[in-house]
Amino acid sequence: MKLKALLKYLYQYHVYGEQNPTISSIEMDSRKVTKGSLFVCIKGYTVDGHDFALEAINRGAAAILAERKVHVKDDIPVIIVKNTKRAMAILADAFYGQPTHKLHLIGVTGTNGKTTTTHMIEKILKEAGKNTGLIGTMYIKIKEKQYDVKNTTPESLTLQSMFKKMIDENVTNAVMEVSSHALHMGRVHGCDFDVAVFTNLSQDHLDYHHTMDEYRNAKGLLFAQLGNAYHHEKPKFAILNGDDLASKYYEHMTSAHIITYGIDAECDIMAKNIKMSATGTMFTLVTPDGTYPVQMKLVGKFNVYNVLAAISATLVSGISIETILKAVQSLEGVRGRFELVNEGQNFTVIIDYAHTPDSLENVLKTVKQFVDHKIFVVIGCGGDRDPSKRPKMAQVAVKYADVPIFTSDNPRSEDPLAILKDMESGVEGEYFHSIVNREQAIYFAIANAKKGDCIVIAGKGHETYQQIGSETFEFDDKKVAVHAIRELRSKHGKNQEGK
Ligand SMILES: CC(=O)N[C@H]1[C@@H](OP(=O)(O)OP(=O)(O)OC[C@H]2O[C@@H](n3ccc(=O)[nH]c3=O)[C@H](O)[C@@H]2O)O[C@H](CO)[C@@H](O)[C@@H]1O[C@H](C)C(=O)N[C@@H](C)C(=O)N[C@H](CCC(=O)O)C(=O)O
Ligand SMILES: Nc1ncnc2c1ncn2[C@@H]1O[C@H](COP(=O)(O)OP(=O)(O)OP(=O)(O)O)[C@@H](O)[C@H]1O
Ligand SMILES: N[C@H](CCC[C@H](N)C(=O)O)C(=O)O
Ligand SMILES: [Mg+2]
Repeated sequence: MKLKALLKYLYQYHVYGEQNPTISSIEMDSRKVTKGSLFVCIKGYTVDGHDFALEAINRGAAAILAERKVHVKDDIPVIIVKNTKRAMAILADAFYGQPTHKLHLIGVTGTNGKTTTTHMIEKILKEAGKNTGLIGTMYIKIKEKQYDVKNTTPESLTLQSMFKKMIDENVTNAVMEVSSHALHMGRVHGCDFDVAVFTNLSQDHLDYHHTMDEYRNAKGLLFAQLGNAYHHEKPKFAILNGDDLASKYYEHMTSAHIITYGIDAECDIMAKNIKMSATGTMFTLVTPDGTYPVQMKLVGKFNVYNVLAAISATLVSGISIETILKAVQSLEGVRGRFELVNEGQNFTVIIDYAHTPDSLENVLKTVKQFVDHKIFVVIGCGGDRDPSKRPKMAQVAVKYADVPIFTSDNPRSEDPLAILKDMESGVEGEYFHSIVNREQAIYFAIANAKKGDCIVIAGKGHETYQQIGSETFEFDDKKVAVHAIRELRSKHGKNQEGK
């Protein structure tokens, strides 16, 4: 695509330089620039991309997009805009041929349950025979092929290029997690969402959003961005959790059709007569078109909410209720979400990604419903993340677990002992253990669990690494738990039936 053709998509800009090169790619990282790239200078949180303009030119960049004049050689065009991130999203959408206009796109936002709900939606769409794409915390998936990701919602460049790839591979339906960071930073500008889903709102990310109001408003952008015009061929839907107060606010933010789901409040789509056991959940699904019995293997009230959200989103996407119910019946859990570790031991071990006070409470409450013996929880809090959630997570752990064990999550640039102190400050005078080394904390729990007890290892779920300082080590809660069970069994004969 020629530079001048691309620039037609921008509104206010100034160009220095006369050339009109063919743009072969758009890059925001100088290290990825190749011959003919348009390099976008982004002022980041750690470094300023403007400082890499010359490096980009040396690697063959054909043009530079910047917020201020940068020193470049020859007469390489430099385009100046007010906000390069915003302009990049517009250009990425244009460069890749506006792929989301050709896809049915469902976006899921909310503090907890995004990964779980998007996987449920993907499963239902597959059951309906659709070619699917999925973008989220664990990976980007195009049909069956997975690609690694750094963020839950990637930058606009990655996003739009992956949507283009989906189109090239005949994907018709895509579902993605939309984080509050992404909404606030404009990573999803240019995405033409058809359905926007809200799971729930509780405390997280206050390091970034400062207040709960700001955090709630950031999520609201997804609903505000649904478009203001009604097209009967491409209707837009907001799927809102009627049991969460924030939904009232989102109702006002969107002009899309609103479908509510819930358990307690009167909603369009409801779950009634919920019956839970340790091995599954049954309920009556109430929809405007009829009631249906539902049976699923997943446990926990929170998963009823997730499945109601998934059912609502796929119903408005034109999937038949029969197909939806068939898919729901065979839903398996997502890796690292309430995942059981079964090595034949005589106590239960659950790996879970709960890393907020609310999700930890949900998981521990669910466990408490089914476990008569002691509950252990191994929990840490991430470094360089909202410090005010640390004492609250510790309080939840102490409230629900008989043996709370505080440890490290991903300390990142922070002192692991200082993070533990923040947690401990919420539960002074209470009973708990603090073991800074996560492996030792897991071993301690497994060494002390008795027949019938339950250990919840929370916070890292599917993660296979631990980031301490600037180093990233291999670390997988599940593998560590399996090792511990096997090692303690071979050493002491522990964990066998009766011991
Ligand atoms: C605070 C934040 O969001 N940071 C994001 C940001 O990084 P940054 O601002 O530090 O970037 P930077 O390193 O300063 O670089 C600035 C620019 O210089 C460029 N550069 C840099 C070095 C170089 O040699 N050449 C070069 O061109 C970079 O490519 C970039 O364009 O831009 C990066 C690239 O897109 C993101 O990966 C990164 O997310 C980091 C990893 C992060 O932790 N983000 C979290 C807070 C986040 O976004 N989380 C949400 C929600 C999670 C959830 O609840 O599910 C998410 O969506 O993941
Ligand atoms: N609807 C829900 N309400 C509250 N807690 C939930 C809900 N669904 C899942 N959880 C809990 O939150 C954890 C994370 O779930 P999930 O990965 O689906 O959320 P997420 O919103 O994608 O998180 P992230 O912000 O990290 O992307 C789960 O392991 C579970 O403990
Ligand atoms: N998406 C969340 C994940 C937190 C997971 C936890 N293990 C941590 O590293 O803090 C975040 O980036 O805040
Ligand atoms: Mg997620």
